[in-house]
Amino acid sequence: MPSMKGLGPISYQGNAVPRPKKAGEHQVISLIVRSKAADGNVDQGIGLVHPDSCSPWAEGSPSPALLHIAPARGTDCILTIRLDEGVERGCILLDHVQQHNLHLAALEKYDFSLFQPHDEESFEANSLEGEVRLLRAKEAGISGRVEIDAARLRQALAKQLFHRIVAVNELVLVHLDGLALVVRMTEVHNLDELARQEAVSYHCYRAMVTPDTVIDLTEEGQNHDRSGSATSHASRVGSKSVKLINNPQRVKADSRATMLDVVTCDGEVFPVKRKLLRPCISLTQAVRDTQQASVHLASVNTLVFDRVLICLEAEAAGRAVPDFAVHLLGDLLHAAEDLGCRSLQDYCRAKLGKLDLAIHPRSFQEVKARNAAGQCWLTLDGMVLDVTRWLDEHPGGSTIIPAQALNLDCSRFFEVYHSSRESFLYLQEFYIGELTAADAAAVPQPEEPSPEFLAQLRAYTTFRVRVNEADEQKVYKSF
Ligand code: HEM
Repeated sequence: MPSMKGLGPISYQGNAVPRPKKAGEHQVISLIVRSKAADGNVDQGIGLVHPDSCSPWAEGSPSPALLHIAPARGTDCILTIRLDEGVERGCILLDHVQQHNLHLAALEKYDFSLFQPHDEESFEANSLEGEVRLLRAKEAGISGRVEIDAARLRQALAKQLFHRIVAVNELVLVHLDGLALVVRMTEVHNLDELARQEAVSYHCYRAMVTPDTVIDLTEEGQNHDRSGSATSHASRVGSKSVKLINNPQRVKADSRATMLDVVTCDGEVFPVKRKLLRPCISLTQAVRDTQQASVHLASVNTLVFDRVLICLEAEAAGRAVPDFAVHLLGDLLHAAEDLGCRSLQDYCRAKLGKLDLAIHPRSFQEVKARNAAGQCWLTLDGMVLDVTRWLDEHPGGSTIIPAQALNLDCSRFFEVYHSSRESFLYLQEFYIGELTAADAAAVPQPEEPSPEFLAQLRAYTTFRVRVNEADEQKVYKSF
């Protein structure tokens, strides 16, 4: 499985190639946009610039013939340019589709800089998905649907896009058999489908096309975007201009197994990786039940859930949670409480100066007292776990734990009842401290767990805190 490190707005996973720093890479150059005449597929989608106008970029580049540049602001699309002595100095020739993609107007002057992917960014496109329509069908006097050979269109696209960086929603104009076709990129992936499903957090919105990039095509209006809704204009008006033939569709994995639609209280739907939601213990059943397609949040709205997701993704990727402004933390804390996400609660409380450290040494006497008072505290190999609020979500049911596992060391139960090691993944959420050494030794243990289980448990629970003698004294005093 690829490394999970460094996940950002683009997935930085995979086979990133370290890049040498290039001269002139931060150099901003102002160029006037001029419209390029349509010229069939020759240089389609490629900008032209006089070599003298961009010499600082070309000097440092390993292949100055084709450069990737980006307007200083306002677009995800990256422009590929070729140096051409025929272009007026200080100008850049762009076709209309490029001007549209880059939000640039002819005769205006814009700042451009050489595009640099992040050092750790895997930039090769594994696959692209695009929806096809006919350009200006009415003007061309074409009514009804035109049959297009998808295999040949894929070939033409692969050739035209080779070594270009394409972005989601970018339009690509392709000429085929005298027809002008527009392909809108609906998905761009730098990981294969399996790796995407494995990844807890994955976003990719642009990547470079290579000879290995798989291109899938659909007729406009057939395609569904990531949220599951058809978005194109044609789908709304119900018109289709092309019929793709010779276009076998790849069978896609059922995303229900990996994704859960989270519906916020204001009705927004967030398709979220089930794995990412695992720390939200109030959602355990919904997350584990792959037949359940959606879960509704009664009191978390879109804006707050958006922040929750940012935090969950940061946590999953081992990155620091962003520094949210203090006025946002109250809502975030309520959401974290509703979702049962302990790490996020701790984060908010720490920021609000309210951190009441839940994790500290515990006596067995306290465990028994809590259980007598109706709570559900477990002891597992010396750890104390508070599962009170989670009982209804426990996949093994809400009754077995209070009936069998209280006031004893439940290691053996834990071992025999859990066939997988999935249960380990939840432990940190419930962990509230360690029994003192003396108490741990004195806890009744109906049956000993196997040494293999204990070794696995201890290897997994690296979050455990050590209790020293001074702490042990505190336990008895404080309780
Ligand atoms: C913090 C404590 C616990 C956690 C996090 C936990 C978690 C889980 C999970 C994730 C499953 C479903 C997956 C699997 O089989 O591994 C499960 C199933 C189950 N758990 Fe637990 N569990 C805990 C404590 C216990 C205890 C103490 C008992 C028994 C006294 C128990 C009894 C069961 C049973 C009977 C099942 C159903 C097994 C099956 O259907 O094959 N669990 N638990």
